[in-house]
Amino acid sequence: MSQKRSALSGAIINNAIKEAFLKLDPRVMVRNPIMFVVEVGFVITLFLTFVPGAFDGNTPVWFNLTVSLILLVTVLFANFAEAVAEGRGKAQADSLKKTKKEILANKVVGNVVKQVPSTELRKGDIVLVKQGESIPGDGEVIEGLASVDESAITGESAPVIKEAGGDFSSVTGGTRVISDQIKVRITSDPGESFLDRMISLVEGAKRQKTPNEIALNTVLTSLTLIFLIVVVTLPFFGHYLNIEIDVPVLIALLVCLIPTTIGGLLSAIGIAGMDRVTQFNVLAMSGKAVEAAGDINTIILDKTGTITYGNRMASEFIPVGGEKDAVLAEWAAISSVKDETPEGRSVLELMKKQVLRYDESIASGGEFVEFKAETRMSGIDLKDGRKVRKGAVDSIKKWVSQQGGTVPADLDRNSDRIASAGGTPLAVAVDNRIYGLIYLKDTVKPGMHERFEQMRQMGIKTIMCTGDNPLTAATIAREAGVDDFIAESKPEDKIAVIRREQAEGKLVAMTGDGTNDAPALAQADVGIAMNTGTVAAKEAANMVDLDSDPSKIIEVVAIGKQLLMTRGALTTFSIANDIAKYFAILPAMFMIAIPQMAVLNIMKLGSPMSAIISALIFNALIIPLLIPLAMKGVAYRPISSARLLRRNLLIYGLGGIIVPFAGIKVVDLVVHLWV
Ligand SMILES: Nc1ncnc2c1ncn2[C@@H]1O[C@H](COP(=O)(O)OP(=O)(O)OP(=O)(O)O)[C@@H](O)[C@H]1O
Ligand SMILES: [K+]
Ligand SMILES: [Mg+2]
Repeated sequence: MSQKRSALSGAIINNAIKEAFLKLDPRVMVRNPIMFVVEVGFVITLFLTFVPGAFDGNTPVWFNLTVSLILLVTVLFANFAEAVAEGRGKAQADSLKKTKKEILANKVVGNVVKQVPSTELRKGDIVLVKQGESIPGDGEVIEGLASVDESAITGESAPVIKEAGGDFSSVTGGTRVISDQIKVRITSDPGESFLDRMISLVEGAKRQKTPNEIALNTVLTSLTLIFLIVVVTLPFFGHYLNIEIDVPVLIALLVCLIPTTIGGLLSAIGIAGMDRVTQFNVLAMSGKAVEAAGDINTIILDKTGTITYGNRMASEFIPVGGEKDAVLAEWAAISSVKDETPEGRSVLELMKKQVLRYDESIASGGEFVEFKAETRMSGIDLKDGRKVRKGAVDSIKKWVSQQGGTVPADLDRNSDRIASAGGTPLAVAVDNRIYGLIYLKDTVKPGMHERFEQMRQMGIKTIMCTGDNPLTAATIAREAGVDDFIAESKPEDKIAVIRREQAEGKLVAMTGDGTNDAPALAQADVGIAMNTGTVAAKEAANMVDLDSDPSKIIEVVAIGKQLLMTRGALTTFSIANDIAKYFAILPAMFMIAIPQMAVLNIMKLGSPMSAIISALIFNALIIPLLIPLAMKGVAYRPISSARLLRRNLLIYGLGGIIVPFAGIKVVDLVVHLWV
């Protein structure tokens, strides 16, 4: 989506203005109780503009009309804030919808290929997609290999290779095959595709309030109710004191007291937070996931591909036990002829680079043994009965001993040397004999140390999980600066770590892409699947990273934190604001009845009516003034939550009290020219 990244265009603003009026519909407004109260206030004061004496009031018609109009504008500003936040997503949804045109699919039925509209495809159908054609639905490649242009979805123009089997088999409907052809098994029914979900996500059609948002809304609504009771009962007390307080003045007081600033911006903050994640090319399946990201205590990271570049490349053959270089290389190659993992392919590439040859016929007719994270080995069972394996040193040692073999004395020394340099040693064996090691090199991505340092300052613990041996793991962990690591971990160990952390009451995030990551992704509070990953991983996760950059988890956490902070900061600001407005309006209210109360006019505002109008104008203006902050989020610094809280209380709490005094005073200077 990156190429469609749009700033706030004129079209979005124009549309938001229209939306602001449409949202005045009371059936819509009532969902936001705070602003609904303001709307009711608008209706009552408008009524009093036409029937000024209705409640025995003395306020002049122009005053009633002015209050009424300011209240209308206040509601419009709040609606506008929400509409602007929604606007960007809607624009994105529109361009995605263009991707989702109906096309003809080549459905494979038995031995024949039938052309059917893509909308008629169901889960389990098999389709053939040829060069130049669009993939008609989400699915898994079951045959063939093709390069696919996914730019419509990811915004990334470089084509990606999709092939059957393994972790790069999932394809997304709406993307285009640019070379070769593939057979795809459809994995989603109409209306439930990735693109459909993406559209409704960015459009906010299915936006549900998050638990945090609901909780805050409840508090703010209760506060509104309390102020409503206070204000409604005020005239009765006034009556005993022989002070008549007019209805428009009461309404003005109420609107100033209730938290309209946050009430007007709350949903915009939530939408903008989701949008920031989307702009970042991460699809969050719910706002809840984004918020959870902001509260994360522990992040589980993969070593290979997340902390390191992950292109573990064979860089050296190291024979042990007096074996010959060329013999080791030959067995290493034979164990890799059918190993399609990057590691396996790199062994053959190293052979080419070193101009070494091997007898391919030895492998022919053999039975390939695929690499599995459980066994940590791969290889081939030859026709003549010999078994060739390469794999984690520890696993190979065990495998060889089981067949009565012995471990050469210099194996450990050499493998430790590789591991302590951060590399991965793979041992190569045939039956009960170990020939030597393959040195797989990998490098820690630059900047990792700083990132983990930031995480630490935010109070987040980082745990690196790797299938690699403890020595390699320790070296990389130290180099990258993670807090903890787990070596020789199998996929189920990831779940165990997540459960252990969760049992301590912590929120855990993790990234993954493989089918075997799916359970852990589901177990984690925030699971981010790579878009290149398998369908299972994407379905289990609550976020999908379209760029498939696992280290992005760090930024997602930062965005989540920023969302929570923005909401907290603006709530503090809003409530502090209301306190200031109270002091502006209360003296004015009594001054209308008892001129001696003028001593209370500490702000030296022009006149009681000017004071009330100024407070209301400020109350309305602060909403659009804060829209940019609500959309952009408050500035984020990686410091501990306690320090953050103190800092924000100072800025937004104290600021929230001071700003309105100054603001109302300035507005009053202008308003008093007329009033
Ligand atoms: N193609 C392969 N053939 C044989 N052994 C392999 C192959 N790829 C990896 N191994 C061995 O298996 C171990 C586990 O690999 P796996 O990919 O599960 O974990 P990892 O990539 O090291 O860890 P992570 O990706 O979680 O950081 C590796 O450390 C290596 O020793
Ligand atoms: K208010
Ligand atoms: Mg791996």
